[in-house]
Amino acid sequence: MAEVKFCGLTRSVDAAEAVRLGAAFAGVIFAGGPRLLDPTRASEVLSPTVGSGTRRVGVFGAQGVDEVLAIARAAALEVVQLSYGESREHRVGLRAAFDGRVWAVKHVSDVRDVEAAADWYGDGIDAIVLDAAVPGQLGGTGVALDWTAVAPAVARLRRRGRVVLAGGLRPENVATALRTVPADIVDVSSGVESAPGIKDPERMRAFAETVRAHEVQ
Ligand SMILES: O=C(O)c1ccccc1N[C@@H]1O[C@H](COP(=O)(O)O)[C@@H](O)[C@H]1O
Repeated sequence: MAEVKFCGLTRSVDAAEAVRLGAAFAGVIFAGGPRLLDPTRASEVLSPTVGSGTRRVGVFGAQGVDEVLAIARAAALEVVQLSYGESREHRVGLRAAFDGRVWAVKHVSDVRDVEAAADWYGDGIDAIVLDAAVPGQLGGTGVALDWTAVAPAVARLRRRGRVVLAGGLRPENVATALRTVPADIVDVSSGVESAPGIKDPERMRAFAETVRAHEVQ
C-alpha cells in the first residue's frame, strides 16, 4: 500500500488539505528554487499537521549537518530528505544526529543509478527517494523516471528498504506508475499545482484518491 507525500508546500491551506486527504507526509523545501521557505515560515505552513497523522518532511540541499539539524529543530521536522543523498557524510552524519527519519535522494538517469543506491541502506537511512536526474536541478522538475526500465532494479531495492517514488507524478499517471514500479511512498510536488508552490485542491484530491483506488484493486 503506497503512502502519499505532498511536497513543496508554501501555504498552510495546502498543508491542511494534505491532512484532510490523509497524506502520510507533507513536505517543505529548504533546498532552493521557487518553493523555498525559511524555518519560521515552514513552521507556519506546516502547523495544520501538528497532532495529525501527517508527518512533516524538510527537503535539504547543500547545507551541512549542523545547519540541517538546526532547521529541523526550528521547524519541528519528523523527516529530513537529503537531496544531496550522494554524500555519505550527510547520510551518516544525519543518521547519527537526528532523532527522526532520514531519507536520501538518488537522482536517476538509468538503471545503474538505482543499483548504485542499494548500499545506502547500510548507512542507516530509512528510505531512498528516486527522482529523475535533471542537470542543475535538485527536484520539483516534473520530470519522470523511465519506470519500465528501472522496475526490476527498484523491486530489488525494496527488498533492502523503503523506496519513495518521485519525479513527474500527477493524478493522470500515478496509477500507471504504481502498476509499473511499485513503491512504498509516492511523492508529488509540481504535478498537483496550478503555479509553483500553489497546490490545486482538486488535483491533490485526485492524486490521493487515485493512489487509494490503486491499493484496493
Ligand atoms: O519541489 C521543489 O521545488 C524542490 C526543490 C529542490 C529540491 C527538491 C524539490 N522537490 C522534490 O522534487 C521531487 C519531485 O518533484 P516533482 O513532483 O517532479 O515536481 C520531490 O521529491 C520533491 O520533494
